[in-house]
Amino acid sequence: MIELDGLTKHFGRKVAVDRLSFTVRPGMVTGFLGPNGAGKSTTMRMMLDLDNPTSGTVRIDGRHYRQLDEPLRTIGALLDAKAMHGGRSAYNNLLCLAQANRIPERRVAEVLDIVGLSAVAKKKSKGFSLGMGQRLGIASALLGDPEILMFDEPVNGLDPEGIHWIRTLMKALAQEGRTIFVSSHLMSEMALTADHLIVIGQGRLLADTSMADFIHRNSRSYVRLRSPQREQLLDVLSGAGLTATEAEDGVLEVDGSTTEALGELAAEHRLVLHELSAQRASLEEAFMQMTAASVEYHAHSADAAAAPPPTGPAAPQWAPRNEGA
Ligand SMILES: Nc1ncnc2c1ncn2[C@@H]1O[C@H](COP(=O)(O)OP(=O)(O)OP(=O)(O)O)[C@@H](O)[C@H]1O
Repeated sequence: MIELDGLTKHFGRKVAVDRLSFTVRPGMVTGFLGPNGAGKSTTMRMMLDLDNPTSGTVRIDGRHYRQLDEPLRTIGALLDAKAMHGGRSAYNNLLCLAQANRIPERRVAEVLDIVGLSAVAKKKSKGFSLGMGQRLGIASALLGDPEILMFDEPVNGLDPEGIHWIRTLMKALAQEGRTIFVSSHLMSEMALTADHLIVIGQGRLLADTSMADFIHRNSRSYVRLRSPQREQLLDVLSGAGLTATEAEDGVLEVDGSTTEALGELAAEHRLVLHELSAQRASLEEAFMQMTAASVEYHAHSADAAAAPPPTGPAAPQWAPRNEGA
């Protein structure tokens, strides 16, 4: 278990991490989601005592990282896959780490086997592809057979096979009862991997929720209706016990019905429709809306058009902040 309490990091006047408090629990994959620059890596670095917090604390199984007798046996991490010594073989990179941490040499071959690098164990790691480098980084995280594992953007730049492999591994490790904490800036990736979700923006906690709850709240289905007889249509809808919310340009959005039922209702009352379409708000949209105010660098053209407006009736709802849940 990892517990953060009021964790804060300032770089000069920049507040990178702002009073973060949450708990990462065992037996599940916890996704750590936030746009670029949200403070994910800085938070993870403080969890591993690689950066000093300005204030607040991190506890790993109730203790500060520095109080752990053999840290690699408690918590393993993949922060930067390029951190390996390129001139050494994969085997020797891991062996050095094992020796420095009193881990038996046989574990090196074991973890190379787990990550599928046994065949290239004697090859220098500087010749490794991005995917092989990620696998080697994961092997080093697994070396001490720790109960807690942290991965910072592990699927970045990987091909679909590599992404699938990492997802499957993380889920299997969680099923063994381990605490798995993984960062990403992609909601779609988290939806496939994480059981629990921590969302941050500009260093602040925006959501702490189960993935199932997030999906339930944000996968809103509704029907969009546009009619030149908008007022009559509103009356007909209300007569049928349906509530319509008004979106942009006179568009009406109706929850709890179908295109078929609404098309027939309009025809019955001889109302003209210019649009009748089924809609589903995507999780990615929900995430973008949640973090819209905290994105550091906005693109102006295509991205701005893709991002939904931050407020308005069309806005999908997100799970409320639910600390300590
Ligand atoms: N050593 C540093 N000195 C000054 N500012 C820093 C330093 N490290 C991080 N920052 C700033 O702190 C903020 C948080 O950065 P961080 O790398 O933790 O975000 P992130 O969520 O991991 O982003 P990304 O997804 O882009 O990796 C950013 O604005 C970044 O520019």
